[in-house]
Amino acid sequence: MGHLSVKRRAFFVTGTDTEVGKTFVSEALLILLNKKGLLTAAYKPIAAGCELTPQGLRNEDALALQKHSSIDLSYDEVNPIAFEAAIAPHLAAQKLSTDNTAQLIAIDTVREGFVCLLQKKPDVLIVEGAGGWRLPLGIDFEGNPRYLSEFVVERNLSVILVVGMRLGCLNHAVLTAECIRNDGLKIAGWVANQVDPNMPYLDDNIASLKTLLDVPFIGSLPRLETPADAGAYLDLSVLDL
Ligand SMILES: Nc1ncnc2c1ncn2[C@@H]1O[C@H](COP(=O)(O)OP(=O)(O)OP(=O)(O)O)[C@@H](O)[C@H]1O
Ligand SMILES: C[C@H](N)[C@H](N)CCCCCC(=O)O
Ligand SMILES: [Mg+2]
Repeated sequence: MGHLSVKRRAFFVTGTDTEVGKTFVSEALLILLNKKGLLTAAYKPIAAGCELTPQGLRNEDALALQKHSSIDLSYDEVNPIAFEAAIAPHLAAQKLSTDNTAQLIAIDTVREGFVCLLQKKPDVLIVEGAGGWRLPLGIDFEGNPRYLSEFVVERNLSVILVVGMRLGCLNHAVLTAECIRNDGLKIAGWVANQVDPNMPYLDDNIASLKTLLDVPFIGSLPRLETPADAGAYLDLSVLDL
């Protein structure tokens, strides 16, 4: 399908931490966008925590994103860099190297996979990071730390920030937003995702974040059965599609 009126957009979904709902929100966005008849694709360039199957390493985030991409994508197209261990990816890479020396995750592979997905011309491409904004790729040959965020900056992606609502999230959210802005990027919107089902003063925390972040608010997700139930809570109009 694809509508001529739609600008092709790529969003990078980051979070205040690991396990805050980046995949849950990415799935919810894909489901909503698909319902609007948009062509979608999804990308999880780096995944740590995979099952070894006869087909190769498989990560559950990447499988979920693959399932919700309306464009038919192979697993490797969705997730080109996969590690079995559920640890920081650059450490997983390091553990794999025979001499255990520092190993840099290839940002070129991240770049190439992204270009390959753009060539499929999705209306919207959802890219899920790993961990939080400053996910390390390792140390380069000159001794400099490298980060996944460099790729996001290079491509000038619109960032969606998922805040895992629990005590401590105000600091994490403000620091993350400050860092993204200092990197020169715009935050297209943020989602308050309830990771602590019993967070005291949830609404007050969300109200505080609206002021502190000063970023378009996409919505607040309570604990839900599945991402397919998230539609009523998310306002995509803030994303300028
Ligand atoms: N609003 C929600 N309602 C119910 N379950 C949720 C919600 N948000 C997240 N979850 C569940 O919490 C867990 C962590 O969420 P998710 O996997 O999306 O986090 P993540 O930020 O993508 O983590 P990672 O850094 O490993 O990629 C998952 O089991 C997910 O299904
Ligand atoms: C294994 C986990 N679920 C994620 N895929 C990777 C999280 C990396 C976090 C790195 C860090 O910031 O400490
Ligand atoms: Mg995830």
